[in-house]
Amino acid sequence: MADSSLNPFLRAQQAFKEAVETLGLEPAVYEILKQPLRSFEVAVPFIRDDGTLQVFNGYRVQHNDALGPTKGGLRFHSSVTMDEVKALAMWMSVKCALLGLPYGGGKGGIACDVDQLSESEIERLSREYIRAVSLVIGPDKDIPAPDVSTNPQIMAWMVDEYSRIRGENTFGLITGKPIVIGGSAGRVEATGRGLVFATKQLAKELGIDFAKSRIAIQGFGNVGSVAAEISYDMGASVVAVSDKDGGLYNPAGINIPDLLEYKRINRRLQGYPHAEPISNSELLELPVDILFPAALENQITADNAPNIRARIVGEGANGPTTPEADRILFDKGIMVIPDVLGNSGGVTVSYFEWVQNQTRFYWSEDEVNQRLEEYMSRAMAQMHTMHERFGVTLRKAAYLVAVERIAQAMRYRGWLK
Ligand SMILES: NC(=O)c1ccc[n+]([C@@H]2O[C@H](COP(=O)([O-])OP(=O)(O)OC[C@H]3O[C@@H](n4cnc5c(N)ncnc54)[C@H](O)[C@@H]3O)[C@@H](O)[C@H]2O)c1
Repeated sequence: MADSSLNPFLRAQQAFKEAVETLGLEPAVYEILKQPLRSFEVAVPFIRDDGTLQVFNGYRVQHNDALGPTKGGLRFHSSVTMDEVKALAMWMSVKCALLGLPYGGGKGGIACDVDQLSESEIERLSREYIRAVSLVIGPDKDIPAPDVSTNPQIMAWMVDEYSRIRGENTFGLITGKPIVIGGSAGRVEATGRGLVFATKQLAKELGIDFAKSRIAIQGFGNVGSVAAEISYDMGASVVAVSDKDGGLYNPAGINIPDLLEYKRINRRLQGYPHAEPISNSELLELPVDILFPAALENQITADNAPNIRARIVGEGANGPTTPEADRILFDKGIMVIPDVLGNSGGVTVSYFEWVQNQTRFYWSEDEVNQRLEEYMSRAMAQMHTMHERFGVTLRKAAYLVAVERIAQAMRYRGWLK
């Protein structure tokens, strides 16, 4: 028998099964959710720079579209498999439903090593992928976005190819585009910003004043540095930050704009004069109110979870807490904002991008941020209510909110009888 702890698809199935059972829903809900409605495997032939033809395997999976068209990123990576894409599409269904977005979950990718391809090869491959899946994607069917090793330039080539096929500009096909061709203000910062908004809401529910809280952040990239800057702007004291080479600690709080300027000039955090060096493992165990793991998976484990002193762990990274550590933190009364909510600011602003494309009316960054806060706070509050109702972790509560919403849509649509 397959080991369900190793296969991401089997793990996703198990999470849906538990949610359906906890909510006491009809078994038909699980029967529909346990596999994607549609899974496409396509051959993507393209011409290499030396004139030879190469064919890669491409995938697009549409898990469930009861709530609306499917949505999810495209990754270019040699490890992409159908099972991985299916699991990621199921995970997107949870994220979209939890956030109250009018979308189901989708995901796609190409099994390839981008480091072996020139820029013009990546462009031809991206265009050929769109040709291969053009019949099954679209602004009202399935809307891709960037993921691992894909970026706004690739989204631009893809939307251009689709627009050529359709004979009309179809910016709503894909999100994460450059701003000049329909991208949204605030998209780049959305994940870090959303993490802070969700955490602020939970802090409020726990009686913690976010503006007076002490925060440690692991990872100072797109997610971590934005979360640091916004937390600082809100008055919180960011006492420690780190990157892959180590961390910085100042119990009196680090001046984040000053540190960002130091990093811009020196291209590293190390050597910053107004904080002490600290290791990544020490950072995780500091006496703080809030800890943001925003770097890698499996950072909080059964080994260090007993020593975590934060009251809230806000997952910016994907999977930073192992299942054993999750249980330890739950028993200690530490609230973990799961990655499905913690890093969902990106897909939420992707939704705003699509709305702006469909209405041809573009919002200011302030409008984007204000709406992002509304969506993140609402989802956080709903998840917290589920956590209290069923006495489960916030991670399980996230699945409960999402599955209840998808089941309701399927019931109204007559899929369950
Ligand atoms: N960027 C997004 O919109 C987004 C969306 C969803 C999820 N995520 C997840 O958030 C995490 C961070 O993404 P990002 O976009 O900020 O990446 P990034 O590459 O911009 O930054 C990663 C940061 O982590 C640091 N890091 C790497 N190894 C480390 C280690 N061993 N210890 C401590 N720090 C280490 C790097 O030095 C860097 O500062 C990833 O798990 C990613 O999957 C990001």
